Amino acid sequence: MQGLVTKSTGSWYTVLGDDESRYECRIKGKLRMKGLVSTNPVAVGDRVDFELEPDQETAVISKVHDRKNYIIRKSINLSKQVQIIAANLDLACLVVTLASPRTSLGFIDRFLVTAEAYGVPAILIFNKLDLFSKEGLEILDNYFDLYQNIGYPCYSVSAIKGTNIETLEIVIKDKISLFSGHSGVGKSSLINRLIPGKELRTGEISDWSDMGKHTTTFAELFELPFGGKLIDTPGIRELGIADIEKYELGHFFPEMRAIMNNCKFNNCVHINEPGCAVLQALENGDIEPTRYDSYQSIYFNNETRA
Ligand SMILES: Nc1nc2c(ncn2[C@@H]2O[C@H](COP(=O)(O)OP(=O)(O)OP(=O)(O)O)[C@@H](O)[C@H]2O)c(=O)[nH]1
Ligand SMILES: [Zn+2]
Repeated sequence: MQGLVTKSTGSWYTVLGDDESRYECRIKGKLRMKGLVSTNPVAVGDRVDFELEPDQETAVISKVHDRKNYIIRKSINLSKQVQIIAANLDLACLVVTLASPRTSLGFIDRFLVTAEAYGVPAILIFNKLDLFSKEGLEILDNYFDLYQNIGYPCYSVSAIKGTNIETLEIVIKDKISLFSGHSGVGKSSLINRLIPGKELRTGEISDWSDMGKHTTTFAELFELPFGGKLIDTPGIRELGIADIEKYELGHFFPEMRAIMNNCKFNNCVHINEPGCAVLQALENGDIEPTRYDSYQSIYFNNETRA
């Protein structure tokens, strides 16, 4: 039978079979994976083939279908190995707030760059709309302009009041969507809204070092009652790491990608080269300074890391 992996806890996987039943599955022997050294051969979001064991209660995964994309993070102890957090995403949703806590533009841009590098379309969801003052709403307008002009759809919602939830439902309907966001932005509250009865634990904003609150680091896939799936990644705030080479970073800023063919040098990295179309666009106001700041920040961070 075929199915979709909804949960992984190390050696056991929960698979939603195409018969709509759930199966607890294991892996036997070696599953062949193309070109990726990962600590987990099977990830949430994977489509798999599996066969029931003689006990008719558990099953064995015999094949993982090719992934259209996946997000990874470095394994904690084996630095060369990676952990696949989730696979086959249709959408990466970043839950953002402008207050309590404020999500920085740098964080948003890093998320978007990573999503581009993984080849996953991204959207921004501004939560806690009910808290926005008049000034806050103006900032929100600016952010909408900034990101929608580049091509990232933006939505504003209130998980607490239930505002604009239907709009969001239409966007994520029938897709596999990953939800990310800083602690305290209301990710769990929003998921509880989208999946009534789910009752994920929500709480007061916790200290990042408060490990007890984030014991689960395994992603989990939930079915949306109106169609589609939602992947929650408790304890994982960022979109993992994509290995981005400096020279290709500009490709992951769509507004730079659109014009960089006009740079004088074809190996231009848009830092200080003469005849750089990106720097020219920045000067003309066609590229937002905050976006270019993020570009530089990622560019130079990568240098110190390498
Ligand atoms: N005013 C307001 N508060 C909200 C809204 N959504 C969530 N909150 C509050 O923000 C706090 C954090 O919400 P959670 O849903 O626990 O946030 P989270 O992003 O899941 O945080 P972690 O569980 O720490 O990852 C809680 O006190 C919520 O009640 C909203 O739309 N408006
Ligand atoms: Zn350039």
